[in-house]
Amino acid sequence: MVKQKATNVTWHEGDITAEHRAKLLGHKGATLWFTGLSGSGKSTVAVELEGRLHEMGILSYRLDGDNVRLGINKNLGFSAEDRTENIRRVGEVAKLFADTGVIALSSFISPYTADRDQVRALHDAAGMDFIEVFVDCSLAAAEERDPKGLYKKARAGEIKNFTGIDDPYEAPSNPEVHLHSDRQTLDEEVEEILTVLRKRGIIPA
Ligand SMILES: Nc1ncnc2c1ncn2[C@@H]1O[C@H](COP(=O)(O)OS(=O)(=O)O)[C@@H](OP(=O)(O)O)[C@H]1O
Ligand SMILES: Nc1ncnc2c1ncn2[C@@H]1O[C@H](COP(=O)(O)OP(=O)(O)O)[C@@H](O)[C@H]1O
Repeated sequence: MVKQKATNVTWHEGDITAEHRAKLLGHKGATLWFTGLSGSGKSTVAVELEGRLHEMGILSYRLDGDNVRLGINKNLGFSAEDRTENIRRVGEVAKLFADTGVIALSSFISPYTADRDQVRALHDAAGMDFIEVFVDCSLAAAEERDPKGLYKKARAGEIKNFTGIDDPYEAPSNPEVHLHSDRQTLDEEVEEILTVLRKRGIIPA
């Protein structure tokens, strides 16, 4: 848990609330948190879902591990501490998007349960929807796909602390959505998520 450093700071309340913004947009904001091994399909599912939501007139925005690490988090690596800080910052950013009324599609390995739970708690405290989507895929299948050739490098010892090889991945125990990307189709995965969004009243039925 990061300690509050600055003192004498107070939250400044505005007049326009998340409800006002939801009315303006015609749907609520939320954070969808995709977690899973590298190559499990987090980004692929998020991109497909983003397209479907766009067609439906629903505003979403993707936050993706690689992209964020080229920008706001360019000073972070892959130590346990840096991964925790990565997820903490991205959790705060996702919450800002969700509060704006956007559906934040956050795709990060986020290997530690405690870090994901912190982001969940952040949303819960603000009464905001947090939907954990476990993109479950066997290591063998992810390694077989190896879309960026990273597993090959990790096996060759060219990348250290690679998740699933020589760094841990703690699977979610009770995710809102549990996909099996090594035996479901992309369409099935997207439909499963859309169903949950409809059931929760985040997007129109
Ligand atoms: N050591 C190591 N372990 C895991 N992943 C690595 C590593 N080095 C580089 N990469 C690339 O970085 C992407 C993962 O970044 P994340 O921000 O999602 O990681 S984390 O949530 O902080 O654990 C990950 O992207 P995805 O494959 O999309 O998951 C990799 O492309
Ligand atoms: N059912 C599926 N769901 C998601 N991705 C799949 C599926 N079947 C095959 N794939 C492939 O697996 C790879 C997943 O890569 P990517 O989305 O970059 O994973 P991640 O973001 O988790 O690292 C892509 O090449 C994608 O086409």
